Amino acid sequence: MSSFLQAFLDSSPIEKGSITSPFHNALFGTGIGLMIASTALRNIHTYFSSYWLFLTAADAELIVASDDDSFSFLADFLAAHNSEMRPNLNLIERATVYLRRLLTLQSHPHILMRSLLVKSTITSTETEGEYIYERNRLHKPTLFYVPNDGDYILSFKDAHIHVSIFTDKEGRAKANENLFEGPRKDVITNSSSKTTITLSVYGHNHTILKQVIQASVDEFFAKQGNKIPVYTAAKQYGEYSWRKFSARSPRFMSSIMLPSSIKETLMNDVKSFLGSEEWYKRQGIPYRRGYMLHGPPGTGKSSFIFALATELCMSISIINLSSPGLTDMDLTTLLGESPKNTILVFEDVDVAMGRGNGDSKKSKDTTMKVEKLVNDTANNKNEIDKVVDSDKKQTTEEISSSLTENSTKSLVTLSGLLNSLDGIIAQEGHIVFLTTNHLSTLPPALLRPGRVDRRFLFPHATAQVTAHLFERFYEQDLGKDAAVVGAEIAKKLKIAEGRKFSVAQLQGFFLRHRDNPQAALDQVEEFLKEVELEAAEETQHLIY
Ligand SMILES: Nc1ncnc2c1ncn2[C@@H]1O[C@H](COP(=O)(O)OP(=O)(O)OP(=O)(O)O)[C@@H](O)[C@H]1O
Repeated sequence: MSSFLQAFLDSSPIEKGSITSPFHNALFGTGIGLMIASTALRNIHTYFSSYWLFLTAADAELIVASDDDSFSFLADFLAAHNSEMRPNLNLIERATVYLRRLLTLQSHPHILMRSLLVKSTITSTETEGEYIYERNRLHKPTLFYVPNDGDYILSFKDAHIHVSIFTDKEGRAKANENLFEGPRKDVITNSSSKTTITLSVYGHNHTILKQVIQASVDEFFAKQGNKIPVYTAAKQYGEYSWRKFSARSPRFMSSIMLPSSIKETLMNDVKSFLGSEEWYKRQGIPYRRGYMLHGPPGTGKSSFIFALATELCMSISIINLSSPGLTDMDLTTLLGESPKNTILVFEDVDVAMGRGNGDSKKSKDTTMKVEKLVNDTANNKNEIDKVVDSDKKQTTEEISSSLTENSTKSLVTLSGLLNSLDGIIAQEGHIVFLTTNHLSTLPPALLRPGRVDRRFLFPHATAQVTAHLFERFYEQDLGKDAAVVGAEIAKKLKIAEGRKFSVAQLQGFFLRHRDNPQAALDQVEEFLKEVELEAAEETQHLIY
């Protein structure tokens, strides 16, 4: 029995012999002794393996920098497992903690103070085609608690792994300034383009460290399920880089309403491209394919790309060419570093090319307005002149304010975009989609084969597509009759007589009467008037 226990018993108020003290039992005493010894040994082992030896002999180290894809997996993993992490304290700090434990009789490990950063993030909306961070809307934020910068010990599979998180403070300050700029998944990911996480362990073997990384990847994909990762080009620390924006629910091709001449042809073209790497190599042709999807808003261009990514198990990487301050150099870097197995999407190219082409967006709008007025014989020359004059005035104003606008406008030029699409810079094996609502305003150089190999017009809904859409909406209510009523509604909408609706418009109308197909049928006239009114308002807006 330890002398400490003996002394304790000697001073015990219990009179020797009056009661047989359990401490006089040799077996009991040995048990207590063993317990104390094993606790002490465990603490010594933890201490040496997790702290001291790291300073002297830790030689298996693994560094994950924030510009690597695995960084966000590991950051998520540490955030999820923060309760299995404790600070890596030095001898004095550790002694203080144990003393506090002893005095307060608390044995709960949480007495070891852990520093956590609270990260509230606002996730993207699930609306199709909306990639814009909706900072003005009220969304319930998701809360994450992530380990702050510092040194920690992570308990993983009976091993004590030293985790060191370091962020460039200057970088973080800048990131915090821009906290509400752009889409953000979680802050450790977003504010961390200058962060490194170093994992180290005593010994010469990296196996356990690699297992941590593997576990973080596995956990990430298990959580994500079959969702489609969406990356966007976002500005951090003054530079553009890829940020994972969201993981979207899969969208199935069957939900895309398009004439099969477009849907099947486009899908088969992409699939055939993906299976012809060898052929491209043999022919000496750069292995990439560009598609231009054009057509009125709300006709399914973005939805199709999502469905394609679902079908091919690929991610989507979106570059908005109108992003503030985006330069040709940024574009080059982004394309060089784009995520693997991804579909690259350049959205609304016409908007960005309005400037790089030496032509202003407003002038392009003016061209369209004038075309519209010329086509409409009811408009006279005065009205056309008014539009042209107003454009001239706007263009002068634009020039005078162009200097200050440089930081808020994209600076990508046509030649920058062309270079990035050409073989010299663009990565091999890419599928590139460009989308626009105004094909005719795009420079021909952008559309030449090699940059854009196939163009597809996404049209307004045909009568058949309208009937099919109706059928999908109401087949549960109407059963087989849904197809018949669908055809009737297409007739009432006068599609065959030239009335034009985007699928998005029709979808909105049917959604209003989601539970009542009869109401949809009855309200067709109102819907027609509404669409007419909207079109008239839009024309007014264009003219003035
Ligand atoms: N052809 C379609 N098939 C199925 N849904 C469609 C189709 N077209 C539009 N939608 C629906 O309309 C909404 C907008 O569609 P989407 O964003 O794909 O259109 P878009 O052509 O990319 O529009 P924009 O040119 O304005 O970017 C989505 O909710 C989508 O589900």
